[in-house]
Amino acid sequence: MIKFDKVSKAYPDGTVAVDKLDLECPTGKITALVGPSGCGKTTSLRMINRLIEPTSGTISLDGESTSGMDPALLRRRIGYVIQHAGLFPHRTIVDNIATMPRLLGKSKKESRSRAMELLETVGLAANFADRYPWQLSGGQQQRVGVARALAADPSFMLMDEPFSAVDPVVRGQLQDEFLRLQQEIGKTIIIVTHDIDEALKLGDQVVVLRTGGILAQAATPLELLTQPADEFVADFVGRDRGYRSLGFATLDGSLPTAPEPIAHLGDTAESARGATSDTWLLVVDSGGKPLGWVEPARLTGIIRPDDLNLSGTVANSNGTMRALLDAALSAPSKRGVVVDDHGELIGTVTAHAAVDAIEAADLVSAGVGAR
Ligand SMILES: Nc1ncnc2c1ncn2[C@@H]1O[C@H](COP(=O)(O)OP(=O)(O)OP(=O)(O)O)[C@@H](O)[C@H]1O
Repeated sequence: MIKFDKVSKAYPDGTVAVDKLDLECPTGKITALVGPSGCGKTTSLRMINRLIEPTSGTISLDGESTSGMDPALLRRRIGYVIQHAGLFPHRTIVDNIATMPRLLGKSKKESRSRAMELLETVGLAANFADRYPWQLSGGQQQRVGVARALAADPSFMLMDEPFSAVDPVVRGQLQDEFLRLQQEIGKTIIIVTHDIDEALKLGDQVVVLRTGGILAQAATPLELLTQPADEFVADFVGRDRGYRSLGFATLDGSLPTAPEPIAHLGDTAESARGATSDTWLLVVDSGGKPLGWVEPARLTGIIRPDDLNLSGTVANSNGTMRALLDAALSAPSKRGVVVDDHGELIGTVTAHAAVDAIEAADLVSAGVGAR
């Protein structure tokens, strides 16, 4: 655990960047630090690895105060990833990643083989190893930055706006990969971001700071959306809070799914018309996976792929309430398709039934993170 105990930082010019911060960042979890520009996020992060010294208060790692530790040794226990990756421009990718193992006295061969493993871990092909940073895209450089931070197998990782220098699509991919990676590595991570959606997506715990480095609220994403501590947090979390909170509430399996008539590609128009009295009929493949909807009345021959209406999204029965509602609203039949973990059809749910399930779940008083 990383713990802040009444930690303050006043810069020599008198700016109070962080003010008596009390915070616990749990072991093996991601804490996302978020807040408006200049609220002290970076200062808070850099006090952990002592790139900035606190003016007062104590920061401890697993119960041990950092103030008595040798800063160089402390930094070896903590991976650090910054915006734009901060790679050494004149070193190859593999040498960049191997920096820490080399510093720790590992042989060149051992360090290289560890670096090659990590390259794969972060989703880069082996042929990137001997390239230089300028030969990589921004997103690829960020991956290398993460690999480099992981090279010494630190228990703690500090990440300062690690995904903000890339376009939104790549950012989304990097975030997804990062969450997958964290499932495997289970590090204690603090990530700084100014983007509340990124904080809500990545954080097990989201910490909102206000200007002057004052803690506004530390909570799970669902709590933050359903129970903002005050107007500042409510404004910062933003619009559509109620709807967005559904993205953090999982379905409990007791969904009121109704059985849905089905057809298959190649079925005749007559059999399709006989299968349902409704305007829309769901088509599944031979494994029971939904493919799309057809209108039996408009079929002229057998059901072909071109006949399928693909507008409906599909909700997993273990997915989120947001996905369920979206499935219901996006289906042309207005019946949301629900599948199991293998993607096979369980049944359908109307928007009405989805809202009933949401109301029954009582998100506000549940108030616990779904992840
Ligand atoms: N070396 C310094 N000397 C004086 N003031 C500083 C120094 N570094 C930062 N500050 C001030 O401390 C406050 C907090 O800065 P910090 O960089 O921690 O904020 P931040 O939340 O990370 O901001 P951003 O999101 O814009 O990166 C700001 O008012 C900033 O101007």
